[in-house]
Amino acid sequence: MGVQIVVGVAVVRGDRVLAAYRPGPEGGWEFPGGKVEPGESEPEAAVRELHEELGIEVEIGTSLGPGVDISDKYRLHVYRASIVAGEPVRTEHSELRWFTAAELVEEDWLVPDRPFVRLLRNKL
Ligand SMILES: Nc1nc2c([nH]c(=O)n2[C@H]2C[C@H](O)[C@@H](COP(=O)(O)OP(=O)(O)OP(=O)(O)O)O2)c(=O)[nH]1
Repeated sequence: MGVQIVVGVAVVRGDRVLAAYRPGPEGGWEFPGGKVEPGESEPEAAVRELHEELGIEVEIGTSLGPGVDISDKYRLHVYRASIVAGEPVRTEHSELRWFTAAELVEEDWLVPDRPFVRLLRNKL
């Protein structure tokens, strides 16, 4: 069995990106999203997860560079996206926040997310 992909979504609106805080001891800022299920493409999983987690409809854009290993089992892929309908509603996360590029602090994010955050800091 291969590695399973976790898809994270960088929802961009104007000059800001949406961040979600994963609660708990292993917590930190992350991109909303989740595991790709069998038979799903990554963009399909991304659309489904954002609907489930935030109640929004998104259009998935380009991939933010190569994947990053989370563990032996999981690898993180991040896509840009924009909101087509709805306003994010917090359900599973402890906080939602829209950050400008200048406000992004890599160390506050889950470790696998940091290279993506660095990319967004340079070009949101
Ligand atoms: N959603 C998300 N998960 C991330 C990111 N960075 C990162 O290391 N992860 C890790 C945390 C979790 O161990 C794993 C994703 O699991 P998840 O619990 O969100 O996936 P899921 O919604 O499909 O949940 P489940 O039903 O399998 O429990 O990936 C990120 O930016 N977004």
